[in-house]
Amino acid sequence: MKTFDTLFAELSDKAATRPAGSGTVAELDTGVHGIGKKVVEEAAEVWMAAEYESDERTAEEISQLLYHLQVLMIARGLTLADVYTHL
Ligand SMILES: N=c1c2ncn([C@@H]3O[C@H](COP(=O)(O)OP(=O)(O)OP(=O)(O)O)[C@@H](O)[C@H]3O)c2ncn1[C@@H]1O[C@H](COP(=O)(O)O)[C@@H](O)[C@H]1O
Repeated sequence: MKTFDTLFAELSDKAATRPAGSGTVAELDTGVHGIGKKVVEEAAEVWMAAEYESDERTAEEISQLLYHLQVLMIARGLTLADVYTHL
């Protein structure tokens, strides 16, 4: 199963190698402003799912929020260690 750390490694590799057809590369190209909007959008979807939808839908929305947070971290040049130090 994919974990937070293995997804981050995969996305970091995509950012470095920029393969054709990668949604991550396309999102990175929208910059911090565009990625930030996705983070806010997904956070709202997490909230709505948690209030009104199933556990499975809520988990799915949370996974999407984690994905967009990772894209934002990569756009800003942050590492997992930079974040984990604050946990
Ligand atoms: N885990 C994710 C992931 N979670 C969310 N998303 C993106 O975030 C969007 C969120 O879905 P929504 O339904 O909320 O958004 P939407 O409004 O329908 O879609 P948009 O019109 O906003 O794109 C999805 O359409 C994906 O573009 C993800 N995109 C990629 N990954 C993983 O990231 C890795 C790299 O992906 P690529 O860069 O595309 O190769 C792979 O392992 C993927 O599984």
